[in-house]
Amino acid sequence: MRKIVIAGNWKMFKTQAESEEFLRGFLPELEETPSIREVVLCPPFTNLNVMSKYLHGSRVSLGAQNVHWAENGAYTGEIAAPMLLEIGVRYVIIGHSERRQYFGETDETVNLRLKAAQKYGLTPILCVGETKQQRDAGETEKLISYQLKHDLVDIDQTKLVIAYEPIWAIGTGDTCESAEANRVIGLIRSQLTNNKVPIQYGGSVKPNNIDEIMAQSEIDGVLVGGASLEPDSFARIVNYQ
Ligand SMILES: O=C[C@H](O)COP(=O)(O)O
Repeated sequence: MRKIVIAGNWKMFKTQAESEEFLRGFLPELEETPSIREVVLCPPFTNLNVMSKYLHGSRVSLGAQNVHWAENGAYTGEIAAPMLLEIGVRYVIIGHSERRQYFGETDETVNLRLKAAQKYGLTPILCVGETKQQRDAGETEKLISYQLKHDLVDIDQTKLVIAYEPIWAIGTGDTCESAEANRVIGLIRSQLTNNKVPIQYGGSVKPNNIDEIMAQSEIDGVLVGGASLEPDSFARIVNYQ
């Protein structure tokens, strides 16, 4: 049986005070959540420390939204893996399409970040997915194969989560049909050497579509943006039927 990983990516939202307010509402909602479901919150870097203290002893794991490949150094604006580990971070999102699109992330730098995360014991959540243009041109499979081939060079597939996030479905309300997400995720799995890698779907996941998404055989969890910002909404997602 593969692990289920449900992660909230808060992107550039929430101050520390807002994070604590979220947790006050969210944590009590997890009392009945099956233990097989790994729940992860990925806030901005500034909130990690305070949230780590708040979450101590709880069943929620912390994730960061990026990590640099060097142990330390003159890299203004970057964060190194040992800094994340020290404050209790266990997961890190790598290669999110917003990093690739706005901040010059390439498959080469994604690979370096994945290696650094694994070297220090962080579990990476590698994001892959196509644009609308690539989908319309029938290039989805080719693009995803290219990303996997280059991103996963020398990566240990026993300590990895992958998120399939069609870019056209992110923040648009235009969710990928669950059967289609299942098909692409099956294709991703067929290209891995370890068939136990949890593969998530991401892109406009909401309380009203989570049950259908999680009923798909290949989908092992979700990476949630907007709907992870409110305690009730994210709790409904974590507690899917
Ligand atoms: O990392 C999360 C994804 O980008 C999905 O964002 P969304 O749920 O707001 O569409």
